[in-house]
Amino acid sequence: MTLAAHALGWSAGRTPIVADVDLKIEPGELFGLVGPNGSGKSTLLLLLSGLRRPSCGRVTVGDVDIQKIKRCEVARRIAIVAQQLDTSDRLSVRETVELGRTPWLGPLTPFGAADEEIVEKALAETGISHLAERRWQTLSGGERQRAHIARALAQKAEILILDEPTNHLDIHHQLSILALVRRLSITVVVALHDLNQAMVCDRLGLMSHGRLEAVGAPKEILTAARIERVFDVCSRSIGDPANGEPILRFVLSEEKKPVGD
Ligand SMILES: Nc1ncnc2c1ncn2[C@@H]1O[C@H](COP(=O)(O)OP(=O)(O)OP(=O)(O)O)[C@@H](O)[C@H]1O
Repeated sequence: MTLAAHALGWSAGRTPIVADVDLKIEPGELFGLVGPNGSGKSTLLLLLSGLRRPSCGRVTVGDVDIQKIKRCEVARRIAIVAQQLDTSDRLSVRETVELGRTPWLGPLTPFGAADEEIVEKALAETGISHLAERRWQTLSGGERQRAHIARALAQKAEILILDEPTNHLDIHHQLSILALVRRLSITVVVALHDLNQAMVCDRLGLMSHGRLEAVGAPKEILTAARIERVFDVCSRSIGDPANGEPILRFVLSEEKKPVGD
């Protein structure tokens, strides 16, 4: 299912935070969003998920305006792991992940064996089956992050939106969450700070000052000139001796300048 933004914008009062975003994300695509702190990535993801109403423009899922679809219907199509999510401290991890099934349940379709199986799979895929009975308040930051991702997976939506899913995670869990995201055959939109990790995406969108500055294949987007302009760092692409894959190395721009400049 195609997710698209049309002249999309959101302002806080009179301050534009996201402006003029036109974007079409294809079914099954892994689309990465990169950009400096405060460039509008989280705001754009909230707009794309339908959780935030645009100040101008619109978001469509398939051909339908997301604001015209019932909240429960949107939740069947789009799952989001936003930043700063709240979860009741009284819930166990399993109960939290079970919440992902809510959009699919109703008086005639109560939680059943198939839902249980989906929840078990989501717990296993995120490596937290052993934490299933633990209370939320006893979890570490990284364990909470993985439980949020498990809840979103259990939602079985066609589009998964993840805002910095690897923050809080150790390197093993960062790589396993990225590998999991890569394996999923659904559409994934993911904001990432690590530009090397972003290289695995099918396409990248680069945000700068609330605008989508460029969209394209990672190697086309993450050029040294663009990285310096947008992130104010110098970068160099070196080949991995094992397979020749590009690896980006960074230094602060001022450290490259001759002393006294
Ligand atoms: N409700 C709001 N009211 C005022 N300003 C806001 C609001 N929400 C976001 N902003 C501002 O909009 C800008 C973009 O915020 P956003 O969280 O979308 O950026 P981001 O690219 O996700 O940043 P980060 O990489 O730090 O997570 C920031 O300067 C932020 O302070």
